[in-house]
Amino acid sequence: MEEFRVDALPSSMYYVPNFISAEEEASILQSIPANRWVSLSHRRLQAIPSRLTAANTLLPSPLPAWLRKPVIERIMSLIGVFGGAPHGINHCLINEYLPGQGIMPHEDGGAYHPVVATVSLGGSIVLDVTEKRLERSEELESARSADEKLTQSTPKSWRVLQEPRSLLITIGSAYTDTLHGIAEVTEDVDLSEKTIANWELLGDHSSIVACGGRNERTTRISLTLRDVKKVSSVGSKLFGKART
Ligand SMILES: O=C(O)CCC(=O)C(=O)O
Ligand SMILES: [Fe+2]
Repeated sequence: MEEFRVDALPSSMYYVPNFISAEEEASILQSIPANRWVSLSHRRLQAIPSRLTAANTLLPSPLPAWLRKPVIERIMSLIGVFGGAPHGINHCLINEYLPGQGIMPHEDGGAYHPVVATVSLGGSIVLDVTEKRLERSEELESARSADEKLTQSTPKSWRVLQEPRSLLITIGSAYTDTLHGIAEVTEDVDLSEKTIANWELLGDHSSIVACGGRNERTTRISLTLRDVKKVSSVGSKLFGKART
């Protein structure tokens, strides 16, 4: 996995281009249920097997074969990635973004084990990753020098280009200490070696360079695969799995 690490970011993000083939991508796109989308004002989404309850609990159910093979099996075979996750991958959020759509900067929070695997399908998109502003007590704040305050005032940020068929893994402080979001634009501009954190790892720089550093957005669908920490035992009994 080390060859796929995005060095520019706080540890750790890994970017694997061409994680799935074009045939596998087409097959997954065909398998996504057409009648389960929930429309939000800026995108639509669906959750497999279901959305979490109000208490962030999963009613467990086996994931469908089209998600298990090849995507989940292949991710689980990456040494160490989901090794510490109590349930492995038990949940998949599917987000669809049309050109001009995005997602506000946010963190995924405590409902999930702090490892996220994102598979991108369809179009390319830039993920903006921003250092979280750490909350400081007033006492600590007043003890800091003017210089320190100045350097701390601008949170660091990075741009990660997610190509179709790629896998992005977010772990550790990249999960806990940053926010991620996608701008609501119809094209991503100023894409270059200087501005894109995973430039060296991209599967295809040449088409971006040929377009003058621009990526015109087309429909992108992402699979966000995670381990929901709280699993309902009622559901577990139903499916005959003694997991907590
Ligand atoms: O679509 C993506 O890559 C990001 C989705 C996301 O951040 C989320 O659903 O929490
Ligand atoms: Fe997220």
